Amino acid sequence: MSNEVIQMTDVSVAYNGTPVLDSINFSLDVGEFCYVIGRTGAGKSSFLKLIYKDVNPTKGLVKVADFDLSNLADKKIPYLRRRLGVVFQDFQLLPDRNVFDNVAFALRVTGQKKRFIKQRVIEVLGLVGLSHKRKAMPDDLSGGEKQRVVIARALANEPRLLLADEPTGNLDPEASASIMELLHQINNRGMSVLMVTHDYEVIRKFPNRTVQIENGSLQDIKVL
Ligand SMILES: Nc1ncnc2c1ncn2[C@@H]1O[C@H](COP(=O)(O)OP(=O)(O)OP(=O)(O)O)[C@@H](O)[C@H]1O
Repeated sequence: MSNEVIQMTDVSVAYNGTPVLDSINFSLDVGEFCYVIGRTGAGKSSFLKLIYKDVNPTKGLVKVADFDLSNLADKKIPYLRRRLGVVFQDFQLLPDRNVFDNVAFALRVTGQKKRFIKQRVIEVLGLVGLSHKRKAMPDDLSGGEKQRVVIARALANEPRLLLADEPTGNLDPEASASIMELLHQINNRGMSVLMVTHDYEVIRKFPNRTVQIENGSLQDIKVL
């Protein structure tokens, strides 16, 4: 296994001939935490989409969790995505199932045994501090608690990499800080984390490697 969970070499993305990312190079080490920032429309979502092969580069190489995405047939994409835990705004909880079932759902679709599922759901809910809410319905949770369930669900399959798109976007400062603490705690246990944010305050409070996407290029920056 390689020491890098993401490797992009000379990667470009264009939509209908309009370039969005231009010959970018990026790598994320196993166990690394990295923020991605950039203005609206800069290409952050396109960058994430490259990683889960929702977008193909017009040129360059993308490797994720030991998959070479240029050679990955469409029918194999689910295997890649199973190695990724995603915390996205548009990937919400199922409103008609309780917390336990929302997390278990992620495991049932991969065909795990019932006993294993129960054990693993209890474990990840414990990790995010929500064991006591396992029977609650999503509508009865606070925004921060919902986000914890989404994180638990993302972790259920023991992914190689956690992708988070604005995970603190809709939260008040206190809930936001507690989600950031949780993400760092998960990272300290060895999980690689790539997190898109607009919020410089979050980066200042929880400093880590930061890359900026601007005018089609990607570079490491220091946020002071
Ligand atoms: N499927 C598509 N077809 C055509 N253009 C697209 C497509 N997806 C994105 N774009 C364009 O590519 C550019 C980058 O979009 P992208 O969503 O990657 O930016 P972003 O940094 O994630 O923006 P935001 O912060 O607003 O989510 C934008 O100009 C957008 O309009």
